[in-house]
Amino acid sequence: MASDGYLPLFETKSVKGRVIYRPFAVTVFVGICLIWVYRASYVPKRGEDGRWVWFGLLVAELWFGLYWLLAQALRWNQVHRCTFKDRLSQRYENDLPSVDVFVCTADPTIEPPIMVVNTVLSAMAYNYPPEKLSVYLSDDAGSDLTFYALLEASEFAKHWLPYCKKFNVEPRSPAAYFSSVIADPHDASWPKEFMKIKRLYEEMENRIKTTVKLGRISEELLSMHKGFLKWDKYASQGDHDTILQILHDGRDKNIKDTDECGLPTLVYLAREKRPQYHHNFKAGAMNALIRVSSIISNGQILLNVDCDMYSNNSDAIRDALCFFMDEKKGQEIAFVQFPQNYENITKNDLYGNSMTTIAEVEFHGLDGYGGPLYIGSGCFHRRDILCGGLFADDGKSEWKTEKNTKRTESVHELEETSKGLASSTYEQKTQWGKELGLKYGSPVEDVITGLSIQCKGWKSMYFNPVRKAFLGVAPTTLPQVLVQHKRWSEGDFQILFSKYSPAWYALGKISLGLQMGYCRYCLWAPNCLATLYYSIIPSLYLLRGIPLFPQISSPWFVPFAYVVLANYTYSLTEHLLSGGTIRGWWNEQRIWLYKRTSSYLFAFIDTISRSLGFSDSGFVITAKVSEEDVLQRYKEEIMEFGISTPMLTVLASLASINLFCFVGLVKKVALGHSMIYRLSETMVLQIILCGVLVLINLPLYQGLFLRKGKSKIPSTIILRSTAFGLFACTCFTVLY
Ligand SMILES: O=c1ccn([C@@H]2O[C@H](COP(=O)(O)OP(=O)(O)O[C@H]3O[C@H](CO)[C@@H](O)[C@H](O)[C@H]3O)[C@@H](O)[C@H]2O)c(=O)[nH]1
Ligand SMILES: [Mn+2]
Repeated sequence: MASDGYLPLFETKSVKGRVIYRPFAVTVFVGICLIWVYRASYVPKRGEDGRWVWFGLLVAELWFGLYWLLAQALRWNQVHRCTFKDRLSQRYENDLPSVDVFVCTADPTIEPPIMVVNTVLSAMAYNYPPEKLSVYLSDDAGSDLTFYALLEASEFAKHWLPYCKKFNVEPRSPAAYFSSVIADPHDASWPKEFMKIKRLYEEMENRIKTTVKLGRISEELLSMHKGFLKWDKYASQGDHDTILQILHDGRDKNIKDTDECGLPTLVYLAREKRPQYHHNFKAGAMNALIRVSSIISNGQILLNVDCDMYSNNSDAIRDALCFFMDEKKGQEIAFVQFPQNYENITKNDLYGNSMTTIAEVEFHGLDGYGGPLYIGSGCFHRRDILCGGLFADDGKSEWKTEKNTKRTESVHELEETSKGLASSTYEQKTQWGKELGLKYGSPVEDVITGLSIQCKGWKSMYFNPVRKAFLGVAPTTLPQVLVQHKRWSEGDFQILFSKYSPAWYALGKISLGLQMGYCRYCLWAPNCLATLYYSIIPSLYLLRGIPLFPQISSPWFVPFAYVVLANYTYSLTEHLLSGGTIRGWWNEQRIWLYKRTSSYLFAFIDTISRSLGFSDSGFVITAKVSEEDVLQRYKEEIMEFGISTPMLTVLASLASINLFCFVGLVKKVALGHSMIYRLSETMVLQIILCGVLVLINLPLYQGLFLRKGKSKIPSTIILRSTAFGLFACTCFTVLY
């Protein structure tokens, strides 16, 4: 308790480990400096082997060192938050602000309607007064199948919400709940209701799945709901009028669940799409939602979730409010970001999908310097700020006085009034996408929007509760993971050159630590260069027998060994402390290498060619369903390759080069025993580097040479990459 008797709604604790971490980081930095010194002072003389690559190594090591420095900002000052929801209820239970939840979907095949409505249902079932809660589904596909599913869900909600309340159910996505719960047959009271609600759900699920399989709405259904009439003029996904339907009107006292309680407002929105107007992907959808909802419910707090990210904790709204409504600190907080967690993570997380270090360490570090990035799903915003509100130190937000002035129009009138706000021409000559709402032009609309808000002086909060607040679906194949990371790294890299660059625009506007943190992510893409260099050149030189690192008896060997050992020991510890496994850590190292040498490389190339005007970046939606056999391999943690992509070609080629270099080395050793001694004396670091690269690539070699079936690497890639590897190695040894 503070001295004035004030009890805060949330509390901040510094992470204890910092007393150990900080001196440790200093020693690593000394090691890095020594490496730089070594590189700069032992450049081979003119005419000596390896002079030019030496300069390359110097640049790569400078890059890695500086990039490492940026990572320190993410670890130096970590904080954890906890909330006091009981205090919130005591003080504000009758004055809670209204909350609008936005669920975004964009493709009924990649994002099945049954999954989407499960997310919607989980949001409707938040432990929050229904008259203050509204859920909007934005459907960028404008699909009548998704609409139909929502219609079904709106009826099912009348049973589901009271059930959740009565039994205090978690999670409140019915699909997740039914797959997690084991009914207790000894408890006479609840199995009956459980069986009943389960049956209702399964019937709904069946109807939705049947309709989706059919691919169209049957005549019978068409005649059942007038809403389908709105599809009469629908031409295609990219060419249709706004379709806006209020399925539950929160003001309507006649809409009640089976317990006679009111239901949250529920709205379906497919904004207008026309081929001649750019729709700006998710950012465009969000902005349409912000405007439309301002007429219908005008919630003061906005929550956005992706359609796969169901609510796993029905108290999350209240958690977020503890930040916004804290009397002392609340008024400077613009958004509260929760981590993005996934339901389908396997034990050793083959593709590093959970991004453990980012979620469990780095975002806590950002939080210590003014707040995490806005990363889309799982983020609560204050509406006024997203709509251009200015920061003022004394600007106390008066939650109580901002009571929603209830509108009096009929549902139909309300639909008609707000419909225009979602038209494809509405934003012309307005500030939407620039000063208002989410920013356009970036594949990571969220990050750039969050940064611009922080630059105005607002703070953000990272809240990472033990019970995960949101769970989504992580990609299950290597190509999908690589594409997703290409979008992210490309988007982040573009931000570096945008008007809101964290490197210069943000200077003096946000703290230095936060600036460095942003730069760490914005520089993902160019990381490919140094990494590619390091994973090719030393191996090729190993094949030639030219040492590029200090030999084992040299004192300069020590800083190299120390930095490598210290960094990897630390990262393993960090991973284990964050709940990972040793194999999980190893997998993370592999995916880290793959992302850097493929996703980031293509992101880098595309960003450059985009800035020269050659291409435009898009938004490839991440798949959220997989075929049965793919899923099975995912569960068994067998790497899935399958399709032929340029990124996979690059990875396979790199793996081939390293394999051939390693084989070459083994051959040399086998031929002459004296070699062993010489090599181990002069080239230990190169041998280790090449050996580790081969080890980490084992699943790739399996995919290349051993696996059969459609999950292996396609044969065109096998041919191309081995030919390329052989060619590179031969050229290098013969011609050089
Ligand atoms: O034109 C579009 C494209 C996408 N989406 C929706 O955007 C969400 C995110 O798309 P997804 O393919 O799942 O991308 P992820 O990489 O998983 O998403 C992360 O990264 C995005 C930025 O790249 C953020 O917007 C997301 O919130 C964040 O979860 C999904 O709900 C989509 O339906 C749209 O509404 N309209
Ligand atoms: Mn997603």
